[in-house]
Amino acid sequence: MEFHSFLIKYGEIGIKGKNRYLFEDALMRQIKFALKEVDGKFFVHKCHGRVYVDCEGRYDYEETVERLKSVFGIVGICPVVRIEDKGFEELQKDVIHFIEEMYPDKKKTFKVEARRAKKQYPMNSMEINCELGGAILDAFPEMKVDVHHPDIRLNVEIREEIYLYSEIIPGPGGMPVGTNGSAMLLLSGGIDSPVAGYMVAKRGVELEAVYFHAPPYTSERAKEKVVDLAGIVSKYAGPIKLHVVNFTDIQLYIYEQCPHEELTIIMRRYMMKIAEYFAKKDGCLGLVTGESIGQVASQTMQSLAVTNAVCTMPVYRPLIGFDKKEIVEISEKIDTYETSIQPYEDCCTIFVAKHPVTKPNLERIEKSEENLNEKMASLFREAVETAEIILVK
Ligand SMILES: Nc1ncnc2c1ncn2[C@@H]1O[C@H](COP(=O)(O)OP(=O)(O)OP(=O)(O)O)[C@@H](O)[C@H]1O
Repeated sequence: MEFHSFLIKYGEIGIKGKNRYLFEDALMRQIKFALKEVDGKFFVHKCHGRVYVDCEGRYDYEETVERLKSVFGIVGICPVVRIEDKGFEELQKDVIHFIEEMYPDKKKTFKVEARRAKKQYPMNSMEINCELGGAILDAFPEMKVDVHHPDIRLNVEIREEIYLYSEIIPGPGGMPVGTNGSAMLLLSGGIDSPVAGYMVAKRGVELEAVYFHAPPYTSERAKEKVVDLAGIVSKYAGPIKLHVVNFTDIQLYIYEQCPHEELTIIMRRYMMKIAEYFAKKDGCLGLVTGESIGQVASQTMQSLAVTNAVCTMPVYRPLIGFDKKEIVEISEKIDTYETSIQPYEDCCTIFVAKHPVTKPNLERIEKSEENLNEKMASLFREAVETAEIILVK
């Protein structure tokens, strides 16, 4: 038996009234985006408060399910067999055929759940449940009815056509991207920041990203790696506008003017400032980083406080309480891990001091930054003006 549609189940808590429209429309937009490269013709629509994906003709079932599993907001994907309404007797035959094929092992309990969207259908839902239940018991005497905890919940939806489904494939949950504003992700080539982006996108936040490189100290290949990572994250998050900023002159200038043990922290503050510049320009509501407490010198509570102090926007750090192992697990699950561990240089590691401060003091750092005069203002301007914009999708 072939599946011709998917019923998309989504968490409905908190999506009453106008929010419901926004939620459903964003969900449909994301589903279309997720399916755009899958073999087949898809029609995504909502009908009677439900979202469906109808598949026309031949399509790649496995790939379709795989892609739908990456759409935030979906809690369940139900593959549907659509049949023509040729009267109740035919429906009974189709239902038996459906059970026959879907469940080779018949030692199961079941429940029929009929729903009539087409109210002029000559039987009501209760009658359909009883009659179909009886027909199934007649056809497969080893099956039993259990209305409370059935193994098989056979859904029969009467519409212009009849929809049969029983399986629910779990979706990723979360909120559809586009329902919660947008944020600027500081995306490095490491393991953490792609995971951070994924997690924020899962809450419905649209992403832009900024990557700082330092040619010729960092290679073109290091940049490609970040573009690849943005590509993987965009499978979940939708298209990502990636800003690639040449950070070399700013880094060299800090190196020249400031104590070397403060380099990393000052550099980090400038990254935040530049990210915030782009974020404000594009109407993002916050910054996102892959930092977690205590991982490295620049991520002690003191360092995070000093980095944070330069930002006027909220900085979201979804990995703040995670161990590396937990972050790696997510990166494997979302498929960024293999790309993240490719060994290319990062601009942060190039000018790093042997003994960076681990407990920086904000006043001292600000004092050191006073050495950076108007030249920094012009380097800053140049960095943002020459940023390369790549639309990753
Ligand atoms: N070159 C860069 N471009 C953009 N953002 C960066 C860059 N380097 C660091 N960041 C941001 O700062 C955060 C902390 O970076 P750091 O190098 O200290 O830690 P990390 O644990 O190696 O993070 P990651 O695994 O994401 O690289 C990153 O998660 C990222 O959000």
